[in-house]
Amino acid sequence: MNIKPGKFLETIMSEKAREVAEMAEFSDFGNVRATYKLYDFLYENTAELQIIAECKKASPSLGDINTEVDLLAQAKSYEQAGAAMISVLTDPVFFKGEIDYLREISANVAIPTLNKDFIIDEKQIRRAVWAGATVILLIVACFEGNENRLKELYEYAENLGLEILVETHNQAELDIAHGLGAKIIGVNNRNLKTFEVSLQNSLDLFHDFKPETVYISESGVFGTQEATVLAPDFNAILVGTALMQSGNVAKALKNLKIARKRQ
Ligand SMILES: O=P(O)(O)OC[C@@H](O)[C@@H](O)c1c[nH]c2ccccc12
Repeated sequence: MNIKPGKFLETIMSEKAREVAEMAEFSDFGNVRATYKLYDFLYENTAELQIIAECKKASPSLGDINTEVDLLAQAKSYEQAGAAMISVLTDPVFFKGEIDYLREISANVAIPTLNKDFIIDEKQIRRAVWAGATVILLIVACFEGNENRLKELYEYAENLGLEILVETHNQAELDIAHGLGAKIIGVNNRNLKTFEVSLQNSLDLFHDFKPETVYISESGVFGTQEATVLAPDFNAILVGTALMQSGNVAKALKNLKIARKRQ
């Protein structure tokens, strides 16, 4: 699907509304898959930068990234290489994702999985549990002027036993995430309007971080250089493209898992 510059968020939100309307109901979805709690893991393991490794075949900013890949094998190699969690894109239109990828991966790894999608409805949250997710993403920017709805979905997911990664891009959104009482907060380095990536998004915000919250810097990390910039202030990084394009996941992940103490 083609997107007009600057219109990505609007386009995907209407696409999601359509998807949700057509989505089958997931009523008998069972309990959240038992894994360790991501929050506890990140809170306790602060000596090294932790890696959330993403399964993503394509993206609206890059087009096809790796469409031939066996995502289950990819996920297993992430787990083996020491990733803290696996993020799985489930949006079919812009990311060539599938809910079945998440279901299959979740059934075959022991670590937490994240349902990476633009979640705007309880139906998607029930589907995430059904597919074995242990964490869901809620993007503050999707609820501009409608923070009550964000809070409703946050509480709905929390009551089901899911953990929630609340994604922000700037100070105003970080304030909203803190206001929600989010325990796991992401800062996306990619601007959802222009697709420009700047680690400055992350660096601008850390002065306001709370000691009891864990923080994940998302997007635009390709190697040790970016990881080194983020490591002092972030518990983890979320990495997609670099790992999907790497011929050697174990090596690529090892290069990112660096010590967190200040140099
Ligand atoms: O491929 P990258 O630059 O390593 O980025 C990964 C991840 O942060 C990115 O896929 C992402 C961050 N937030 C999102 C929200 C929806 C879809 C995708 C994303």
